Amino acid sequence: MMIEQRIQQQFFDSADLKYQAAEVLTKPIAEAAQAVLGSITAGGKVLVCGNGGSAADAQHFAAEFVGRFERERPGLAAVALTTDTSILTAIGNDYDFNSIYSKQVQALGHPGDVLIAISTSGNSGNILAAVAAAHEREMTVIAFSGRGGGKLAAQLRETDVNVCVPHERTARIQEVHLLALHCICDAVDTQLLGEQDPA
Ligand SMILES: O=C(CO)[C@@H](O)[C@H](O)[C@H](O)[C@H](O)COP(=O)(O)O
Ligand SMILES: [Zn+2]
Repeated sequence: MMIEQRIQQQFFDSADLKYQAAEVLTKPIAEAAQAVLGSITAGGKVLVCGNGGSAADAQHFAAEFVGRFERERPGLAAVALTTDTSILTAIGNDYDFNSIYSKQVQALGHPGDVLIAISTSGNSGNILAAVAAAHEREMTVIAFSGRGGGKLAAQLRETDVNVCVPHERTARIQEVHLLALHCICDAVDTQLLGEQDPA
């Protein structure tokens, strides 16, 4: 296949998946937005983690919460657990890689806070450990997963939310995760600031 055809096909696949996801993910994304809003309006915060491209997504979300999304508002409490190389290397070196997020959740998490745990496979050990730590801290977990949800889905409690993208490819799943994170930003801003027509 010519490279141009491959590129065009990826746009079509991504767009098709977004149509499908609009059907199945609207409800869990709305529930996730409600959980986040409930936490921050009660004085809580959002911790976010993921690996690789999903680490970038975690940081992207925290930036839009703490800084701003599309409208002016006071900063909202969110921390990406993916950014402090001293913390990450110390925990990875002194304990193990699977503990890099769970130790931070134990240190920073309080009851009523929310953990957004991003894993396209649902099987990354450090994400599973972070979820277990969040449950110990009585936090609500919002899982961003794919491929059926993996071990992550099995670990969730009834009060948690699973935004599970119905696809097998990591890249396609990540593209929907980013859209879902923007939907949460938009929903929270709308609840806090009122309706605004999309520009
Ligand atoms: O961005 C990509 C692929 O699109 C990669 O960096 C990807 O995030 C990494 O392979 C991750 O380690 C995958 O972890 P996970 O989503 O299965 O938890
Ligand atoms: Zn990627």
